[in-house]
Amino acid sequence: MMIHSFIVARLLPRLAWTPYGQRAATSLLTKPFLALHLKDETGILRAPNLFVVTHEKPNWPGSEYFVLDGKTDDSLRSLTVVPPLPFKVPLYLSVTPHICATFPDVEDSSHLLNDKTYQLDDISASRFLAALKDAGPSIYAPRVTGSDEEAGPDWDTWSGYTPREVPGIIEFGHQVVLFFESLPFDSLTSSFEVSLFDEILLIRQLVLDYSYEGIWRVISYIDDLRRQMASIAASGRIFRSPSLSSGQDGCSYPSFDPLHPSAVALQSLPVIHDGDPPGEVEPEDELADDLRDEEMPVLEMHMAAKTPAVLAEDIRIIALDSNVLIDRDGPLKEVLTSLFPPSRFQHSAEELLDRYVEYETLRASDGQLESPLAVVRDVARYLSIDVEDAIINGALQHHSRPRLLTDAVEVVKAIIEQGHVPIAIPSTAARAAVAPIEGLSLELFDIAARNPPLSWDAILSFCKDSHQISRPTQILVVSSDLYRICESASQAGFPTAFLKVKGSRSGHLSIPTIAPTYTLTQVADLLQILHDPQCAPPPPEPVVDRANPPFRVRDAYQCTRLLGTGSFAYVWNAVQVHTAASVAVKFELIHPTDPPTIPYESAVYAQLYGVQGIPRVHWSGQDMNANVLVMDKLGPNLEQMRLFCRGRLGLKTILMLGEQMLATIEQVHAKGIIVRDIKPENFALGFVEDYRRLFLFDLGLAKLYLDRTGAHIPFREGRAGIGTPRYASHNVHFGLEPSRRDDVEAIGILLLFLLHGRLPWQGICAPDILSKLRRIGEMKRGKPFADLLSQSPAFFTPFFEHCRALEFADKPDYAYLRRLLHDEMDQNGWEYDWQYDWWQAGERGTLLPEEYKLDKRWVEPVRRVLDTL
Ligand SMILES: Nc1ncnc2c1ncn2[C@@H]1O[C@H](COP(=O)(O)OP(=O)(O)OP(=O)(O)O)[C@@H](O)[C@H]1O
Repeated sequence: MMIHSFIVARLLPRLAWTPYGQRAATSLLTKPFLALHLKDETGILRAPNLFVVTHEKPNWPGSEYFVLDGKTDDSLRSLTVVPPLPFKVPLYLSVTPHICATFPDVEDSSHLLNDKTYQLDDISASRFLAALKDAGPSIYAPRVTGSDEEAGPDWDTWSGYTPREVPGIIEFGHQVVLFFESLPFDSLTSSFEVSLFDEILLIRQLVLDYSYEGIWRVISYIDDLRRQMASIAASGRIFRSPSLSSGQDGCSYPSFDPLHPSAVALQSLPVIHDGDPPGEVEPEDELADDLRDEEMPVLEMHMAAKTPAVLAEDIRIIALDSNVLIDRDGPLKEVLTSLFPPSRFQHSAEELLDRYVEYETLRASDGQLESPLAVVRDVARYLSIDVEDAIINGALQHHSRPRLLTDAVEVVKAIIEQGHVPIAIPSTAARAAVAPIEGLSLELFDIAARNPPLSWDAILSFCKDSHQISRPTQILVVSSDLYRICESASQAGFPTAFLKVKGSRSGHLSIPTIAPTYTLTQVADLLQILHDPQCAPPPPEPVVDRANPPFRVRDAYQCTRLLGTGSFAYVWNAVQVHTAASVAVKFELIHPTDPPTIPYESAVYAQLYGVQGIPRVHWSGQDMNANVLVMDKLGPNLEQMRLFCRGRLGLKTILMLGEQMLATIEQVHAKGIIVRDIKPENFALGFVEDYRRLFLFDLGLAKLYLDRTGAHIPFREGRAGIGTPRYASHNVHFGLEPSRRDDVEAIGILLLFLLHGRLPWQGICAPDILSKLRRIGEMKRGKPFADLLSQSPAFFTPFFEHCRALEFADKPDYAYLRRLLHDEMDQNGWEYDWQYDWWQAGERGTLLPEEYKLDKRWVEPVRRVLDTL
């Protein structure tokens, strides 16, 4: 029996077991089992040929089993194994008719396991045994040397297969957990009962289909997107329709201006990892990455405190946030849409307003007073649109006159009628609009000029002096701004009423850090509460996860969960609390000795501002002892997408992605920057509106290749490799300074990887890292690469010929490279329709719960068996 590969796994319970997983877990819990993939004579791996080997005698209904080298039980067919396995206890190799059903012409499973055809060879047998003997589960990985040599015993054991690369297995410390589908498989359980063994088969398929942690991310991304699409479409926002390159739509590329402030800023910073001495190059060892991650200090950040709800029993004063009385958003939208008409800039009024609110909050948290001109300037910068101040001022004067909301006067009147004193929380924007409301106290406008503008102490002392109250609980603060007004008022001990106005964005968020005393859906409800404060029960106290407390950056970005960790940084999922926009916040603790990387990366992003396919930075700077970068949130990366699509992407998807990569890299190069770390993990899909676009991120290794005069950096040799060896160009392996040609070659290698799911130099062994890197370089220059090209679509050959013919300072012919990909699309009769593999259910594509279709090979036999019962 020739073992192709095997997996030893220990099934452990997870928190989110499905009923499906639970059943398997209770049966197999803590019993390691070993699954063999068998090769048949043709050498083709038949995926369904999975056999489970255990120490335990199988007693699953309908299962057949063989005893491996067992002499104990004559009634069982013993499988002769050559050479005999030197273990004492019998091992049972289980087979069920269901497996055989995948070979329609074979009735009996024993045909699959006749002793003539299947034997364990020496190496397999010893590995098999070693793996079973090993108390902790282990994973077999073939050793390939990358040359003709035999791998030596002390060679670097880095195989290129990491636990994460073996489907379904994720390592936690010394144990291995098999991740199962954690989505509810209602359809599966309702349609037929499955035996435990069937479950194992199904689990195997699930493992193949989903497995990794990253796959959860893809599933939730697609799920999220589908849910959000409807609400976005309804909100009037626009799904940005991507275009391939500015070259195609007639605009010119942004070009390198060495005197541009962002270029000057980047030039002034030392380049990170530039020609590090040999030996410091990081291998592509994910395990090592994991270990490094574990050593990272914990990010300790201040969290927004949870506030106690305050019962308003003796409220005397109603403090109204002016946004409850005036329509500020309407006029602002008019200003913004007149400056940036959606027909020209593809931004909806909603989106423009979100940007305005975001920049206003950032400015306020910087202690800068509201200045609509400055805020609109920020919005224009974000959109990469040049607008003169005079034009902005003109638009502001023309449109931005705040108007009273229709029921504002009635609300104030009713408050007065009920014997309360209404005051308006100061806001310069409200000054003119609320002035005409009779009976509304306006004295508080004076404190608007203070910095910070809103001071709850000042409001309290004002009310104490002029209205003889003694406690904050006598003042009810009413606002439609949950986070800026209600939250801070609650924290200061004031009872609050949050008015969830229709369409309010932040009102959709429920971040458990605040406790407004009341939540109202219309102003009229406020009158009811004022009449009888007990009529509306206060909401339950928010539950905050103390082990993983949420925290807020710049009063604006609420971090909710960790998205990922890199070598230097933590990346958190965050929402802009006033606009509900999704962002990613990257943190790096400020360390007394380690050089910071985020300021450098921010400078790179600043230089690439406005480049299509590069995420936009919302804010960067320092907060809470960390360097912080707030940027567009992205979806899953290409590696996750590849795994989601079962290890490989189809040619059409690859061509579409390739064209985008080339379009982006062309623009990045045009801004004077080379990326130097092209890899699937650094390309991610856009989030929500940009879900079809591919983005390049993690630019910590990027560098300016043009100097202050616009001249190309000099050619150098003997440089330490930089980037990721799997995708680096052949030159980088031999110490040549990278330039534009190396970025485009790396894109080619990445496309080959996505197409084949594996590259020949993965998993090779060598005595040490440096010789391994050299060997990979030789493989990239030699026959293995030529063989790879011969098994790949023909356009790859001229693609690499072009990249490799370029001199160091040459500009690649991006249009030519794109045309190669485009012609391949044409030859296959494909349209560039942005329909990637992962959107299509089927052979490769998404298998979301409702779409989950079991492979016929699994379902049919089970159905047939059930039919005969
Ligand atoms: N804008 C983003 N949106 C969503 N997730 C992100 C974003 N940026 C980073 N991430 C997640 O955080 C992880 C780490 O980020 P990143 O790669 O930028 O950090 P790094 O320390 O520079 O990592 P590396 O070691 O790869 O250089 C990424 O793998 C990705 O999962």
